[in-house]
Amino acid sequence: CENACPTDYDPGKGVIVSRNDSTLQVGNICVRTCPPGFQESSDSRFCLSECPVQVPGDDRRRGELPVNGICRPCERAADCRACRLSAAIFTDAEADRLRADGCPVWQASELQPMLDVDPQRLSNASLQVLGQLRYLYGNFVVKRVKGSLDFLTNLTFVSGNLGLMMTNTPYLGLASLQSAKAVTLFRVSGLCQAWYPAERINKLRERFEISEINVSFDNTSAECAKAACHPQCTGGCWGPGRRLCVACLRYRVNDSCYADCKEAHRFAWNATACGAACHAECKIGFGCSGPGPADCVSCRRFNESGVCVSECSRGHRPDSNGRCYSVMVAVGICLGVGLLLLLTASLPLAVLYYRRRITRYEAVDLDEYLRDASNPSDMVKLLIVNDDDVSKQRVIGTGAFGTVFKGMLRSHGRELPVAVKVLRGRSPKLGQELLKEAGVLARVRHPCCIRLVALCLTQEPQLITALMPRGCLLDFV
Ligand SMILES: Nc1ncnc2c1ncn2[C@@H]1O[C@H](COP(=O)(O)OP(=O)(O)OP(=O)(O)O)[C@@H](O)[C@H]1O
Repeated sequence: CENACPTDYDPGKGVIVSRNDSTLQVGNICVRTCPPGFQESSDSRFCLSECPVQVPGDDRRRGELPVNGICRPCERAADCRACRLSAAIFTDAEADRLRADGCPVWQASELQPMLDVDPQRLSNASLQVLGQLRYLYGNFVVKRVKGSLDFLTNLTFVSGNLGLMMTNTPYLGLASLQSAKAVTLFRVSGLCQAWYPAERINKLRERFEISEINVSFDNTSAECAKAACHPQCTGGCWGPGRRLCVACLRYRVNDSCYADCKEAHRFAWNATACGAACHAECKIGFGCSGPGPADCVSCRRFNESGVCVSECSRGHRPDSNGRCYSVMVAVGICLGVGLLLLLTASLPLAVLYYRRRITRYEAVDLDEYLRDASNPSDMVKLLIVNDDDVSKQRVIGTGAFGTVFKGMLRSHGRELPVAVKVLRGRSPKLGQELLKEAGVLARVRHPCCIRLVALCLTQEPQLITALMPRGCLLDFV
């Protein structure tokens, strides 16, 4: 007799390994395959009733979890954090204790290796804690459920027997179950046919024993009449929703089935798998092109220069569409637009004012004006006007004494086209000379002489004569 199964030392790996032809050790005996309820150790030497669990505070050795009967190291320490149950019957007090630890692996009490659950005696909060359970070392009995078995949807592994008893439920919800020693359904009623994946259950029968005793379906309830698998399920389902599919039609993300990656808040990786999660600031359901905050199709809260942010940076404010804008730039734009609006609004007013000013004067023909003896056009009634009454438009000539402008004279409510000669120099003598010249000019009335119309004695004296629209006679000689 040997007290260990034959092994060899592998000098390459520096470890003891089983011989190829050797067997696995269970207690004092050697077997070729582990008996039900046991897992093959990761070094293929032993059959273990429990895979090594993660020891809190010791990260040198990763805990292991049973996968298809073999203990495999966990990718993340949190996945194989284990808690030991203090009693066989699950109570609210036990749930409170486990809630704080957040363990996905539960080890039943060694003396009574049983997790006995009566949901009717548990609070909803305790049922949520039960829903965290993924791996149970021990037996699991659930009884007297009336309604949903949603707390079983994460259950992946039971080292012992799983029993559902005296239960009335429309669906079993065992979407994650991979392994158990045996499953017994006893007096389970009210099941909906559409939510009972017979094909999948038959597949599971190849791995472990499934007994159905007094299992009945409800063909009359309104719930079962409407029962159907989620459109993204294929191969049936264990209940309603994308979480309870047997398999997914397109993408599986976090144990749920999705039509595309954006629905799953992931970026599209390839035709069969989604990439990592979109950034937390991306809007749910709109997808992203990568994991960063600049890769979101749409932002959950605010968008600052194409990057999704939880709040706009200093000096920026969000608009009604959640886009952050620079307050300085906005103020500049507002002032510009305001000014433009002001100008646009004042333009018609200015035009109106100008027109009213213009229409105060009646445009008259100069010849008629001069022919009218009542008009002040001789020296006796020489028209003396203000600067405001004369508007100069453009230069039409220059002489020895000044510059001549084409212009308009407003007088007695009328507007006359005139030539305005602005004299150079500002001496009082000039004013007197001007008056003298004006006196002469005002008396001259001849078709070949230009009539003096008015005099403007401002700082720059101006002689205002009738405008000859065709210009200087000399140009035609
Ligand atoms: N009433 C008018 N209508 C049209 N054009 C005019 C009129 N008065 C003067 N001009 C133009 O202005 C130019 C200069 O006129 P201005 O009276 O200054 O000439 P001037 O008699 O040669 O100068 P000055 O009297 O100072 O010696 C003229 O050659 C003519 O083209």
